[in-house]
Amino acid sequence: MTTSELIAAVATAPGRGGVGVIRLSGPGLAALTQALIGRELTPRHAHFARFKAADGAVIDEGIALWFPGPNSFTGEDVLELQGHGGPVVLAMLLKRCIELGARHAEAGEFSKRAFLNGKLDLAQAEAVADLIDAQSEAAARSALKSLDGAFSREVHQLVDQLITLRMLVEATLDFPEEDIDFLEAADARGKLAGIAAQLHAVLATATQGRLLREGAHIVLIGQPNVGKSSLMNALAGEDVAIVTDIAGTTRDTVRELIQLDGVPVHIIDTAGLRETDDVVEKIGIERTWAAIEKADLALLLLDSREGVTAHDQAILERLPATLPVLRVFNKIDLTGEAGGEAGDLRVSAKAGLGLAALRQALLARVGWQGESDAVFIARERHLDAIRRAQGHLDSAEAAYLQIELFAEELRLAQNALSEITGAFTSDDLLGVIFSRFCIGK
Ligand SMILES: Nc1nc2c(c(=O)[nH]1)N(C=O)[C@@H](CNc1ccc(C(=O)N[C@@H](CCC(=O)O)C(=O)O)cc1)CN2
Ligand SMILES: Nc1nc2c(ncn2[C@@H]2O[C@H](COP(=O)(O)OP(=O)(O)OP(=O)(O)O)[C@@H](O)[C@H]2O)c(=O)[nH]1
Ligand SMILES: [Mg+2]
Repeated sequence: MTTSELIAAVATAPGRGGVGVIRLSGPGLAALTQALIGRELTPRHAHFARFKAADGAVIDEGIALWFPGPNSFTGEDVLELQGHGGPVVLAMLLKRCIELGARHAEAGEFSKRAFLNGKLDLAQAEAVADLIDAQSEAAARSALKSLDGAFSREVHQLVDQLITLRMLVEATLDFPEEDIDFLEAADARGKLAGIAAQLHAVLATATQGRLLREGAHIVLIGQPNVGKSSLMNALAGEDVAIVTDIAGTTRDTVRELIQLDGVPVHIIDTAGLRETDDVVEKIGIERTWAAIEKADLALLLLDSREGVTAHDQAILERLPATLPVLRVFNKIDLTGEAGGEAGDLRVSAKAGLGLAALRQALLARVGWQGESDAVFIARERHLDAIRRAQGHLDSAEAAYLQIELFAEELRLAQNALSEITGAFTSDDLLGVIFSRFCIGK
């Protein structure tokens, strides 16, 4: 399948670089190559070439690569021009390509064509973007697994089993008198349970993969002066937040991305929570509550000299019921072993005590089970599809004796899963997914 328009874009990051790449895909590249370079290129060979303007002046000299379709990234004819990595020279070269009939590629358009031409499925195409956006090494490794098809293979395997079960069920629709006995004999119910169990395992892995992609948002909250900003700095390993002994130092939320065991974690330091007449501090406290709304986990920091005070109780009661909370006692350098209860986390942000245990506890509370070879990257979209498939399998189980309903729920479960790899997808969804890619990808 060829798409009708020739597209071009700078594929390398904007700004200065050693080398800058322009990528073109679509029809008309033979003529463009002739006009730009003045000769034919051998497929998949690196050619040193001069890229020429209409008047014959040299725009840049570089390497040209010619990938005739279908053996290319997009599956179409692809030409790559590797010039010098300056923004002006690349813009001149791109302008020349446009003059020769190409149009500017939209965000993600190369990858979209690769998908439409069957070079990548949707989960793999998304993995390309997730690899580029990876915020940690573990995230990059798991994106590569998805790119390599690890996630897609799991999905295909489940879809295949669903298809086999559907064929069984639909066969009985044609012979209603035999239906129930036939399904019993074929252990349709057992097969359904088996698929549901595998789906459950895939969801667990995908949940880990989403954590690697999105990172976890942990908000540091507590009364003024308990040491939230100090703890933020200790976790970040640098002085990102202002620390003073004045209660009410932090006004704005301060965010920092750190890595815990390869998991990207966004730490959000906030204004200490208390009643105040200070206008600025009041706004800061409103921002604290807004940050709490969006967090995956709240770390309630307490002063080990005071324990859990009535103020802290009031804070705890105001937190959203669904938000996990981790209580941590700070300043143990002042109290020694006292303060807090057995099992409570006890640290000194200032002296750097107890931080390793804190990091482990944070990871556990955001649901990280440790890096394993099985973890492929995943997105909320995928988790949603898996959960909907689970819902349909539950409904199928409930409708077991109503064959038509049973068959229909199996069909819906299959469709939900197929959305992951894009075998069953709307144009709207494709638009949303690829428009979030960068230009040139
Ligand atoms: N110069 C360059 N580097 C790049 C890319 C690119 O497009 N150009 N990529 C872009 O993301 C990534 C590599 N991905 C690629 C994927 C497939 C093909 C390709 O030509 N596939 C053909 C031939 C396969 C083969 O020879 O084994 C095919 O699938 O038929 C090229 C790059 C990263 N590095
Ligand atoms: N001894 C001791 N002092 C600490 C510790 N952690 C923080 N402090 C001190 O407590 C004071 C307040 O620390 P901050 O980190 O600014 O506290 P905060 O919770 O961010 O305060 P606000 O921004 O006002 O809400 C500073 O003087 C810190 O040096 C600790 O573990 N031990
Ligand atoms: Mg502070």
